Amino acid sequence: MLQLRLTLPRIHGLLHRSPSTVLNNKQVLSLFSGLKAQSLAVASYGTAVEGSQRLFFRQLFEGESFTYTYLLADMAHPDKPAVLIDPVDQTADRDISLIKDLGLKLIYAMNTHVHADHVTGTGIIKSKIPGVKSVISRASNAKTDLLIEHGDKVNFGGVYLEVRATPGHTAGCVTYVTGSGPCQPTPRMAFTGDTLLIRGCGRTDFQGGSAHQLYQSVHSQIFKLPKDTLIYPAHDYKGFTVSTVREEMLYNPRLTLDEETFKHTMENLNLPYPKMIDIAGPANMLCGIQDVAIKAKASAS
Ligand SMILES: N[C@@H](CCC(=O)N[C@@H](CSS)C(=O)NCC(=O)O)C(=O)O
Repeated sequence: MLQLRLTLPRIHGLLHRSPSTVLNNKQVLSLFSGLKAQSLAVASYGTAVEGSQRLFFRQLFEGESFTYTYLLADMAHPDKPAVLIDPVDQTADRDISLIKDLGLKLIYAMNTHVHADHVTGTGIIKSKIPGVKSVISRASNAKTDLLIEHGDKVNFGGVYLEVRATPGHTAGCVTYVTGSGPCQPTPRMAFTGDTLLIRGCGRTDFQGGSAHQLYQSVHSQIFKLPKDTLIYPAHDYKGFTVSTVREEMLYNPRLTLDEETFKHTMENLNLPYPKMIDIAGPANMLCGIQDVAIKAKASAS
């Protein structure tokens, strides 16, 4: 959008000269080739976030587990370093080809928590893109390349994600929030995993879940962010794609309740266990390390 806004005044200026002004062929060609180049720049940089021209951002979807994966990259850095949040094994190859098409250098495959409904894509990605490190919180007790904690910063080029501990859906849940300050995208973006969903929240009935913790996490760590912060959850079951802190503070049917009513609501959701839990739980405790271990074992024998 920003690119086009820069272009339109130029077109306007050229087209609204005095009536006697006639554009020659060269001027017309330059006008439209400039427009084409700038439109392509927008397209290849993905969804433009206002004031965030250096940030590439793409929301990706996996339809069986209704999971969102997020790809972010610093396009202003010569290497185009990138991170992928909550990849799914089923769509790992899709994500890898996108990363290759765009010439990005993936450095981190990150998880917001140990997922129970799908196997993380970090194992496949690590085996197909050398040098990528898997990332998860220390509090999740999972094995990974890089353990992160509340307050850590995950840098990719000149952009960073701030780690906020948001336990409640699982004990190790974190929310990754884009940084604040010069060169960081505005508005901020919060990748909330299953802690805060759009008009909902993660269940709290297994994996060390706690309705009290989830309520406190959302109110103290997410609702304290600037109101225009964009909320990008790990799942949506209704077709929503994005929300804001302001919207969820006003309209989230669970998190607008007082804590006691919230706890009662969460105790009575009566949701069936995720179909994949027995496979996904143990696999995700290895956070992608298992593929590397299997490969090492295979090449040794
Ligand atoms: N039916 C799905 C699992 C649906 C589910 O339980 N979703 C979780 C997040 S994935 S563990 C959740 O917290 N849902 C909250 C809600 O209110 O729906 C399956 O079998 O995989």
